[in-house]
Order: sequence, then structure tokens, then C-alpha cells
Amino acid sequence: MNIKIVCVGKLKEKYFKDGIAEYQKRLSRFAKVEIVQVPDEKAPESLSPAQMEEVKKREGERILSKIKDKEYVYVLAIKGKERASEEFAKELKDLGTYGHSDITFVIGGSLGTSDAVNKRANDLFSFGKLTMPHQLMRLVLIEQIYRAFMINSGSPYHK
Ligand SMILES: C[S@@+](CC[C@H](N)C(=O)[O-])C[C@H]1O[C@@H](n2cnc3c(N)ncnc32)[C@H](O)[C@@H]1O
Repeated sequence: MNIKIVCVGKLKEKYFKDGIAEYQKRLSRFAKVEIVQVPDEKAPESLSPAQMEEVKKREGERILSKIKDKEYVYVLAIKGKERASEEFAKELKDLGTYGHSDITFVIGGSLGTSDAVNKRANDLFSFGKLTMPHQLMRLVLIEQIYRAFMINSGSPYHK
């Protein structure tokens, strides 16, 4: 399975980089995991609603340019569908069984994802109602992907 995580902006903190690298290494026996970072739109702190939409639109265009038609796309969104880790694991297994070998996850920038990105999603995936910083979300997501593979392999990692 080929897993791609498309995200906005460069990771700055070493502790995030180290955590993500650790799970990427652990996942390498199950899947090829690629992390694609698109540039964030430089903008002042205070923006009008129209300017915010414009930032999301521009970042969205960069995100969409990294996604091919054949990819099954989960867009991470607070208002998406929540599921348990076991349900997510089964979904990933089923996607593989039914011929989806290219799975892409999208994490929006600090303002979230554009309508165009949300429309491209095969699934809007919520990790709960809490708003997480997009950089932390990368680490949480990759751990959950690893957990899903461990569940599917019957490992005691998932208790
Ligand atoms: C800082 S959040 C954006 C907040 C923005 N107000 C919104 O509602 O989308 C940045 C990105 O992290 C991801 N994210 C943050 N918290 C999340 C959650 N609880 N579930 C799913 N994705 C989340 C989403 O991809 C989001 O676009």
C-alpha cells in the first residue's frame, strides 16, 4: 500500500520531526509512506473572512496539485466522520482488498481546508471535536495509521 500525507507548511519543531520519523520507520514494513509538504500562504495574523477563504483556496490548489485521480483521499476535518481505531483499521484493510493501493491523507493549514479540497475527499475524517494544531495532527495521524496496521496484524501494540 502507498500512503501519502499531504500537509501545509514545514515542520519546525525537532520533537515533531523525530516522532514522525519514528512512525514512518515503523510503518516501512507495511507500506510506503510519503509526506508531502506544500508551502503555506504567508498572511498577516488578522484577516477578513474573504482573505481567509483566499488563503485556504491558494493552499488548497497546492494540495490538490499533489493528488492523482486514482488516489483514495481522506481529508482530516473536525466536522468529518469520527471512527474508532478498530474501524479505521478495517477500512484500510478493506480499501486494500478492493484495489485501492494509493491512500492519501490531507491535513489543512492553520485555517483549515478549502471547499475544493473537501469536495475531492472520498471521506472527511474527524479525530474528534478538539482543534489540534496542524503540525501535531501529523504525528497523531501517523501514529493512528501505524496503530491500524498493528491491529490488522494482530499485534498486542493495540490494547
Ligand atoms: C488548526 S486546524 C484548522 C482549524 C480550522 N478552524 C478548521 O475548522 O478546520 C488545521 C488542520 O488540522 C486538522 N485537524 C485539526 N484538528 C482536527 C480534528 N480534531 N480532526 C480532524 N482533523 C483535525 C485539519 O486537517 C485542519 O484543517
